[in-house]
Amino acid sequence: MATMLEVSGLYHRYGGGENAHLAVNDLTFTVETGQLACIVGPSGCGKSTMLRCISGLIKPSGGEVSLHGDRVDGVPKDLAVVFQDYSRSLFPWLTVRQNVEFPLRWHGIGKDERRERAQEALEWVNLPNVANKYPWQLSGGMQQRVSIARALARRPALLLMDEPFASVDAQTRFELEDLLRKVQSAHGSTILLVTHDIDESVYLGDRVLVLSKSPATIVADLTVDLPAERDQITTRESAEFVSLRAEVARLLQSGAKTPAEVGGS
Ligand SMILES: Nc1ncnc2c1ncn2[C@@H]1O[C@H](COP(=O)(O)OP(=O)(O)OP(=O)(O)O)[C@@H](O)[C@H]1O
Repeated sequence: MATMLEVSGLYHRYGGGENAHLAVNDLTFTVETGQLACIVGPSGCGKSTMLRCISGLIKPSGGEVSLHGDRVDGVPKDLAVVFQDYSRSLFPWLTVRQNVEFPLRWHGIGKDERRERAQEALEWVNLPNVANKYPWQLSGGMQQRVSIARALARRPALLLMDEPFASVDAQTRFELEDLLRKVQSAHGSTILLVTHDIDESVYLGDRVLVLSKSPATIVADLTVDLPAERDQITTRESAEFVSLRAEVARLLQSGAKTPAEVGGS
């Protein structure tokens, strides 16, 4: 498998002098093409900072990020991001179709192709009949599916997802998780998804990277050896799932301590 994303020695410090705050520290990992990698870490550990550095939204204080071998320096054209808060990421005055087409227009894609790609992406997320509605006419789960369609319509080399299902109810969350795995396997998408939910990281991921508390550093990189076809009831009941979930929980608990705390305990 070819490497899609390479993160090497990444660190980022906000501010300077006495007010400096080290948010991520020496992150090194890769994501292979076609992989769905989950990153799980405690609240405030630096997950969003890491994603901002990977997406080129902020310049890291040090280290390197490469996408298919090209060093990231600014937001790459073939990278898309889905955020947690769908209500703030969709434009309420544009229809669903116009929202999905918006970034394509910005990237100079012609009208016919924009229309075709938007319709196709809406079909991928099981929303073929809402193109002319406005986001506020849809449920929260449907709005998040529109955000996912908008990202997929770009046909990104890498899709970054920042806690994408944290703002929907439990049942919708399960539906969206299954939809994401289905779309990812049908289209071979490469996805890096950040979550603070241990169960979600194991259920969704081909791999789970576990972060320490702030400043974030990687404490483990686990392969999820579950069948590709997953089911919200039987997979979550399986011995493999239960054992992996416990391992991630243990790692988060021990890795969530700073070296000073470990030494002092
Ligand atoms: N622009 C900023 N300036 C200064 N400090 C910041 C800035 N953004 C984040 N931080 C600090 O960096 C640390 C990591 O924040 P970040 O938002 O990356 O963590 P997170 O793991 O995504 O948090 P959460 O789980 O709550 O979403 C926090 O202590 C935060 O206060």
